[in-house]
Amino acid sequence: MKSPNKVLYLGEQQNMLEGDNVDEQVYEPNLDDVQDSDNDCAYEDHHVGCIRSTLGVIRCALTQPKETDDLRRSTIFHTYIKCGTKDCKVIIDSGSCINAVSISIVSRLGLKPTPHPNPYKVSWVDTSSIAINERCLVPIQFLSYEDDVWCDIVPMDMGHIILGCPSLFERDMTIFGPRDTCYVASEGFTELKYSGYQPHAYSWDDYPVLKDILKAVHEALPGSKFNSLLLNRYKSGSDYVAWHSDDEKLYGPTPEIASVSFGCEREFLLRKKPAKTPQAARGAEKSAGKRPKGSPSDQHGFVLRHGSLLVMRGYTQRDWVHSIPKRVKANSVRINLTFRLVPT
Ligand SMILES: O=C(O)CCC(=O)C(=O)O
Ligand SMILES: [Fe+2]
Repeated sequence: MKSPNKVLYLGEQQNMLEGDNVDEQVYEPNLDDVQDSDNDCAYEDHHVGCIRSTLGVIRCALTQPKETDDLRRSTIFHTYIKCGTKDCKVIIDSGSCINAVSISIVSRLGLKPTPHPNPYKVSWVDTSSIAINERCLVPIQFLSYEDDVWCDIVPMDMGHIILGCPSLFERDMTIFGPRDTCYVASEGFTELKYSGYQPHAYSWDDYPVLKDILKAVHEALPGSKFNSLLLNRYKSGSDYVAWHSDDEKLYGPTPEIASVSFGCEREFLLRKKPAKTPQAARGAEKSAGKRPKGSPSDQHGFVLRHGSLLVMRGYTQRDWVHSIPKRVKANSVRINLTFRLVPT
């Protein structure tokens, strides 16, 4: 195999290119880290069988699913997030094109409705329709990730959700995202766990071609040492990887990750993680004289072409999240190999 044709380094010392705007994506929480909370009993939602949390931000429970070859939706699941100080239940729906929040959550969380810039109507099962005239900014927090999301305010109860939601037809729900993955590791370093999931570890000896690519990567990056590999196969533009950072403890605080891409070119997006507290964020901006949260320097996009090598190192995983968003125009398979080192 020839050496990769392009190397892109992401790390503390490196200048990063200005990129495209960052698209919102589906977040994959590490379910192990989602804390149970029983301080929210007043908001019990018996209909969804949730004992401690309430039904919160709903993505597109009422719109029609997009047309795909497969009638089933590939990612629809529920999880928990923090909205302000409350734990809320959310439904994440990959086929959704709006973010919505129920009227009752808006009043329970004391959120401020504002007129919708583009009011619209959602048809209901009979000939009537529901007018969507207002929206509000919902503060959300998944683990260390915080954001404010504009959500359309929708009168939503269980009837709306069950009748509007395609999950009844699902057979194959997954929280790991719609792409195929495979983990390869040297003997003794097989204990990878991510998003609450422990993949089977294959041996390098089972895949001589992967050993050859590893050799080429070691040659392209003198001094680097990798002993494990996560392979992703994106079958089409609807396969993606959601915003995440590869900050699993087993890789250490400043992991070096070499990412080789083959096949269909796809965009790789990077977004700076928000500072832990608003005070810290303000302090950091002031002291560093930097642009405020959400500024273009906090977002970057790169096109990963066939044969490209991207290297993330330093505090990239601690300070940034990355994703491969869905792209309708990406109409062929892409294989991505991320080589990592599990220190001994
Ligand atoms: O497919 C890519 O380029 C990124 C994959 C990735 O971020 C991962 O496997 O952690
Ligand atoms: Fe990653």
